[in-house]
Amino acid sequence: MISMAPDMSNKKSSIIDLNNLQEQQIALRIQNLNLFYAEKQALENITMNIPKGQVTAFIGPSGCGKSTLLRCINRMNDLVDTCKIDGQILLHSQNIYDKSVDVASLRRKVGMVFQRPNPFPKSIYENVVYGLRLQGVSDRRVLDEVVENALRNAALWNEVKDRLHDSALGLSGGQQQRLVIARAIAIEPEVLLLDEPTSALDPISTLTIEELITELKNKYTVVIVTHNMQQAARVSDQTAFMYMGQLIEHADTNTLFTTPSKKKTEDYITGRYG
Ligand SMILES: Nc1ncnc2c1ncn2[C@@H]1O[C@H](COP(=O)(O)OP(=O)(O)OP(=O)(O)O)[C@@H](O)[C@H]1O
Repeated sequence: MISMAPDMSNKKSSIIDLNNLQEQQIALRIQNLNLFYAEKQALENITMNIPKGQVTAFIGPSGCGKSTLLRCINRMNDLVDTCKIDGQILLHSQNIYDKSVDVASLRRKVGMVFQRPNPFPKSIYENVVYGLRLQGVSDRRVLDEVVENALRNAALWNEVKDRLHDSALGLSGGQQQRLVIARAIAIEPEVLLLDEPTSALDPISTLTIEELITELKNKYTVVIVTHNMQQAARVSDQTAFMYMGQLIEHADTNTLFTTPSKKKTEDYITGRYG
């Protein structure tokens, strides 16, 4: 129906009914979430369930609150002094904003990958095992196994298996981003947050990461912020469209891009504003 919207004709995805999810299908429940940066409200009463084992994309115009919402899921906004949050995000029925929650342990369950690859100035091997070393794991066989598995799962093993002890900084941008994904999955999180993970990459590396995201959902719940509607259409099962701090529409990706129920969504995906 809509010429500028992504072509969804080849999209295969398992349709689930977001309004009737069973408890075991839900990874995260976001409930009445409001967020302020000082006086400015950046998120308004966001309520949504993020389904388990699926890729959910947050889309919307610049400044609508996509990254802010993503960062709420592993409490990265705690680092912003002016930031105030009310409402809840439930992971296994526990509000991650409860005083009793240990933020370091939350971040082990909810890993994050940023826009620019940020490997540590260490070897490829030491980057992958970084989180495990922090947990006190030192058995070489265990670490070797984790390195191989994480790099295989991040689709990087074949390219680096003969230079695991070389500096990670010698890798290309696309390889560095896959290394950072390997580092995130080495500690076996449940949820992986990706904040525009390909925006600093060339088209080939972007394609590799997109294929990887599709693989990752077999093991993890993935939430991705993207500026690129075509990318959301390619990689995600569910899409949430945000506008000026509000969640306008959250639906399976096919439906959102072909028969959106809200006028604002339709205007956005047809390129009337952006
Ligand atoms: N640390 C901060 N302090 C104050 N205001 C902030 C901060 N971070 C974001 N904002 C504001 O909150 C609003 C939402 O920003 P956010 O980065 O979440 O949007 P976005 O949809 O991810 O945008 P973009 O697509 O441009 O990255 C914007 O008005 C932004 O200026």
